Amino acid sequence: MMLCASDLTVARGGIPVLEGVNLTLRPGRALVLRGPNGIGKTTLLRTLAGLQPPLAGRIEGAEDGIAYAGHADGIKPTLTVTENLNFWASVFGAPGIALALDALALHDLADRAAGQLSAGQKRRLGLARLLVTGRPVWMLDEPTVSLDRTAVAMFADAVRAHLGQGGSALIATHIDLGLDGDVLELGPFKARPVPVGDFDGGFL
Ligand SMILES: Nc1ncnc2c1ncn2[C@@H]1O[C@H](COP(=O)(O)OP(=O)(O)OP(=O)(O)O)[C@@H](O)[C@H]1O
Repeated sequence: MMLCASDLTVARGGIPVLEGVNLTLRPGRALVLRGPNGIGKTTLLRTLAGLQPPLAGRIEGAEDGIAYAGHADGIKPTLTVTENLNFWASVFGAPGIALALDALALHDLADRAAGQLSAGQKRRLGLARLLVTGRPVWMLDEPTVSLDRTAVAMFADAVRAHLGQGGSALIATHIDLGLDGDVLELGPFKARPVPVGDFDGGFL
């Protein structure tokens, strides 16, 4: 499944933060979003995932094929790890959760209430959710926050396997995950000069 964005302007709080964004996400490939804090990576991901409308431009493809993992893990704290994954599996119609438990090494935590997990363990559970969505396009906002080195490697392996099955991943991250793919460096929003009309020009 291919996702294309053309001449996209995205806004936060009504204020444009990025304009003229063009990108293509192809099956089997990752696209890494880079840029300094506050440049608009989260805003762009949220717009591409359909969580907010663009100010201008076009987004084509992937509508129902996107699994989004943002800063919030989307975990239900009173349910166990297994119950959380089973819940998502039932929502997305996945056949089971064994692969997801394996991929993020959650077996030993399977019966633990999610609210009692550490930050990194919660993040692993949140990422395991991607595997039970069955969705081809993963959109991930700083997915490795709180993960230790081993967990980062596990996560990178899970993304690689997803790409190997023809999936794709758009990832805002500051670290090198060693994935096959491209990098999109986001630059600062450049305000377009307001045209000076004859009337205004008289005062300049
Ligand atoms: N709720 C909000 N209301 C208004 N402006 C916001 C809001 N949240 C963020 N912003 C602003 O929107 C801009 C883009 O923020 P965004 O979160 O998309 O950046 P980012 O590149 O993901 O940053 P980071 O690397 O720090 O996560 C920033 O200037 C930020 O201050």
